[in-house]
Amino acid sequence: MAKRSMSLLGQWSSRVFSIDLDKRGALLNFALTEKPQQAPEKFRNIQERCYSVLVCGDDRIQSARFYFGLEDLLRNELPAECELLPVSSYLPHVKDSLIRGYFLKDASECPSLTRRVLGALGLSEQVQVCSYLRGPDGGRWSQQLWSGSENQNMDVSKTCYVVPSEEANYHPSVLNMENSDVFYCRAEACKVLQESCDIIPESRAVLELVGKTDASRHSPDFPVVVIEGLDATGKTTMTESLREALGARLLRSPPQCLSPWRAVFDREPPLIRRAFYALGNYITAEQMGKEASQAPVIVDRYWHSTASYAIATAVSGPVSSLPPEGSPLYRWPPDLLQPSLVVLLTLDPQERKRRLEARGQGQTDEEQELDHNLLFRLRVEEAYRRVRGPACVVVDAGPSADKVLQQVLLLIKEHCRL
Ligand SMILES: Nc1nc2c(ncn2[C@H]2C[C@H](O)[C@@H](COP(=O)(O)OP(=O)(O)OP(=O)(O)O)O2)c(=O)[nH]1
Ligand SMILES: Nc1ncnc2c1ncn2[C@@H]1O[C@H](COP(=O)(O)OP(=O)(O)O)[C@@H](O)[C@H]1O
Repeated sequence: MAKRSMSLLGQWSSRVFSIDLDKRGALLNFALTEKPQQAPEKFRNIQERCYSVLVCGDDRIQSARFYFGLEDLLRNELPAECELLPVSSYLPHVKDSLIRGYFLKDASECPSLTRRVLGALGLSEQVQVCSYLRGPDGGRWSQQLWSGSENQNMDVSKTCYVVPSEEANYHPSVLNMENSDVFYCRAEACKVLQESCDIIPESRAVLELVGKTDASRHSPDFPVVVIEGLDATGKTTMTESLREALGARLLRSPPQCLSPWRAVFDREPPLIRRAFYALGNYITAEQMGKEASQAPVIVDRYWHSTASYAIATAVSGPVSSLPPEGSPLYRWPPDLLQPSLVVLLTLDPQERKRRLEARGQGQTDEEQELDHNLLFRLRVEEAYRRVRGPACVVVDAGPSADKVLQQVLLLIKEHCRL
């Protein structure tokens, strides 16, 4: 048996499973036991022929990329009638214990095709396949761990029984966020790109640029003001007006020098993409330190964007799925230069949509997601407000550009003695 399954087997019956029933955070949680027991009431209305495909390889880069492409792979290979639901499996309160995959409900006319596809998948070092069987009295549900063979009779290496699990007071993704979705030091973000150099050659170029920066944090002589906000809230307009009004230097994160590779990393799974954006902040921080020795500095997006989009993407469902206010996951990286002031521009969604259309530029996938996924937008906006060290000061960007500018200039005068 491969090392990966052995480690998984060892902890298998202590794991909790969360199926996202509507892909909007309605989690069906269950636990496992080795003693035959009645299944949770909610679980019983799930019909026969259910499976889970979990990604649990030892190489986090390979696993992140495999999981990132798994839904498309399953949709291409499995009968169309197979319903796919995101599933997480974790050890309660154990950091980095989360493994992700998909729960399948096979309502097709060709169950043997499903089994064949899953049997082949199960041979991969990246994957653990399980099947679920209803007991003779319908009340019991067992979960079988496939041992990684194409044997359609599910050569099973372990059977456990599905039982109710305590309702976790956190979203499973919170367990794996630290230095996987959000990076709290430069070295951890660099590690991810170092591990991905073989499959993403552009990582080397990014690491070289980061390597040239001075890791020490100079406290800037002049104020550094960051402008944050969703797309089309008026950041570009504001930052350019502030540059003129204050004779300031204008920077952005990710910095211009990373532009050639941004599209490459935007196509990667969160682990790699967020490490890229985190390193962009460190390069921008170096530029801030230099420029702020000569003049005030204005920055278009920085740590708040990186942390908020990462946290809001990692969880599903309503704002309550976010890590709670005050969680250490909202802290500022101790090795990242802190600005004097962070202004968060907020805007009525309809007005933002109007401005987006008026501007006529394309939207990033993330911004498209923000548009049609209200829950995601609400999570991003709330995460912005929860980030600490410094916290952002919220400004309504609804009034005219000049009025909003005057308000921000007043804030800068108050906060930065400018
Ligand atoms: N700048 C930045 N953007 C991030 C980060 N994480 C995710 N994103 C997403 C947020 C948006 O969907 C998109 C915005 O990227 P940019 O600000 O570079 O593009 P653009 O200037 O066109 O957007 P904007 O008009 O300023 O909202 O990237 C991050 O760490 N930094
Ligand atoms: N206060 C404002 N009132 C009305 N329109 C605005 C205001 N600020 C910016 N705009 C317009 O809204 C659009 C988006 O502004 P922009 O500065 O590009 O936002 P962002 O950089 O946040 O995406 C642009 O067409 C801009 O001219």
